[in-house]
Amino acid sequence: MKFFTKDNRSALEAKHIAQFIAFGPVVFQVAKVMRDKGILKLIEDKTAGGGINLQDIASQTGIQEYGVRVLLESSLGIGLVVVSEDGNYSLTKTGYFILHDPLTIVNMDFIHDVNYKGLFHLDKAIETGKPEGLKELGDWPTVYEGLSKLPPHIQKSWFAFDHFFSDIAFPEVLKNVYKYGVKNMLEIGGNTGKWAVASTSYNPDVHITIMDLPGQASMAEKKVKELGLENRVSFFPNNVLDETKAFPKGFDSVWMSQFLDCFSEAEIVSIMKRCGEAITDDGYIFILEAFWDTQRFETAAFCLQQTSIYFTAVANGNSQMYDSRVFIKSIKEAGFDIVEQVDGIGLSHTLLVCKKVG
Ligand SMILES: C[S@@+](CC[C@H](N)C(=O)[O-])C[C@H]1O[C@@H](n2cnc3c(N)ncnc32)[C@H](O)[C@@H]1O
Repeated sequence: MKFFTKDNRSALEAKHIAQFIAFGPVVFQVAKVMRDKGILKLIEDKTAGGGINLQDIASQTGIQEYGVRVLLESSLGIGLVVVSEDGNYSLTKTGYFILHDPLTIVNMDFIHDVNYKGLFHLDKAIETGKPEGLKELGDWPTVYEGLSKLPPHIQKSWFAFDHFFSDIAFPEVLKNVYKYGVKNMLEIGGNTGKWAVASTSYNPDVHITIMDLPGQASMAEKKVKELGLENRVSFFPNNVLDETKAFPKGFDSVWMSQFLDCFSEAEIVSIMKRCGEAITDDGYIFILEAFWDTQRFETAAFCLQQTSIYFTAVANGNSQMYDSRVFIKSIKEAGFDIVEQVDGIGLSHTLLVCKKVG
């Protein structure tokens, strides 16, 4: 393991980070308000010219001086801005990332809109193994039943977060998948149909059957119809947690992207076994996942480790962004060998190519 094996921090650094944790929600909300109220942007625009003072920020944003003052002072401690002797504020590199970095923006919006209130129930979720925080969004057994019904701004943040990672990975991974010559693919967790659409334009011969919950399947079906791809993409609405409903059969491959992380280890074994029945004996299962232990950068591992808590508190109560060793154990338990593993796809993904044992 590249990271997380040694405690390299001095006592002073450790105490500082402990305060970041203790004041975590304050730090988060201040950074978000500084971004959303346009204060960071205004300071950025004035930074090259030597910065901008509190009164000018207040008058140019229309926010009362008291509000600007507490936000600015908090932001100094957080490290979003610095101040000169004569009281002019300039943007720091951290402030720049809060304002412009796409990864930071999707993470911040996802945590705020989808998770912030639900996280308050994490302790209960850990006790019960249920997504106790989901009630803050709606009354569903898992977030996935509610996806198509979420309030628009929350749905937007959920999809932006989900698609941010797969949109970067898909163009890169198409060649790794279709070099295996597969033509009749079952895609489980097809969501809004992005993989199916990308596949049909990459490979003129492939037919995709999307299996997803009815709400998502109908969203994807609408998109596929708009694009005139009805002959290339079919649908099989299904809840894979209902073990009484068999998967359709006769495929040469199954594709699952950012899907199996929505399930517990026992559920992964059960889904994989049914995938095995859906494909021919020499068929392939392609799995695209982000594992925290295979990351090149510690920050990427950190993001995945923290994303796990969304699954615990809000999504379903029993899944996570996995350690690849835990995940691969379940794949093998279901009766598969990994015939190829490609790390470093897109921002953080690994492709696992699996075949039935023997
Ligand atoms: C995290 S999204 C991944 C979407 C897409 N494959 C991607 O890579 O961007 C997980 C998908 O799995 C679907 N899903 C979750 N639980 C499911 C279940 N029990 N049965 C069928 N689909 C499910 C969700 O509706 C969602 O479309």
